[in-house]
Amino acid sequence: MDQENKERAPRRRPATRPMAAEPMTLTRPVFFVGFMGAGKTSVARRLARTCRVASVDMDTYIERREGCRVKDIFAASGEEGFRAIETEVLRELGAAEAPMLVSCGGGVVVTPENHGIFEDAGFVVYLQVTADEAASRISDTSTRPLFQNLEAARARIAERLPLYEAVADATVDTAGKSVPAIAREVQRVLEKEGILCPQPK
Ligand SMILES: Nc1ncnc2c1ncn2[C@@H]1O[C@H](COP(=O)(O)OP(=O)(O)O)[C@@H](O)[C@H]1O
Ligand SMILES: O=C(O)C1=C[C@@H](OP(=O)(O)O)[C@@H](O)[C@H](O)C1
Ligand SMILES: [Mg+2]
Repeated sequence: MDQENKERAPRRRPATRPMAAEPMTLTRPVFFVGFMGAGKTSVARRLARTCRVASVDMDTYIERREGCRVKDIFAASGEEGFRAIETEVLRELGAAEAPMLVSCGGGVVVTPENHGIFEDAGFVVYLQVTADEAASRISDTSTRPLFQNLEAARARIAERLPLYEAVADATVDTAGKSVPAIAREVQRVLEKEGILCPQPK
């Protein structure tokens, strides 16, 4: 199984995984941003399961919509082509009638127009990671055309840091933490902000 499929394959539920007794509700869409390997896809998926709210991964959504892999969109249309699709999809998901947890791709912040969509539509959670830790988490970089090597990743992350900080409504450092621990931390933030609430009876 390739890395991409391994990352996206449904995992067997561990016996100890906590489930919310009742489904919860989101008052606004929540966007996860951060560099490749920060855990945006994994954390949003985990939180969606434990709180029983809807989630969508932008890269998966784009792949289904376009009928091809992200890396093939980059190969055929370049980064510019991918960014144009990404903005259309972000706008669509931000305007969805029922708010969702949305895990964005790591480069969503490089398109200035997307900052306005974040501001208008929802709440942005920035998951921090260093290039070194991200590299240690991503065993196969072939599915991420912009994660070529560690040196390039360090330079790219440095360029993007001010952009992540500019859009963030909340920031969570992921260093040395497990996905469930990060998801719990994000849950606490969203509950405190009144974005994640018990469903009205
Ligand atoms: N906190 C973490 N600790 C260890 N591994 C992680 C963590 N978060 C994500 N991973 C792993 O890193 C890889 C990339 O995670 P993913 O959720 O796809 O990140 P992103 O969507 O931010 O690029 C996956 O194999 C995932 O299991
Ligand atoms: O950082 C980037 O520019 C990208 C990140 C990827 O998503 P993840 O951050 O989920 O890996 C994916 O959208 C594409 O390969 C471009
Ligand atoms: Mg992802």
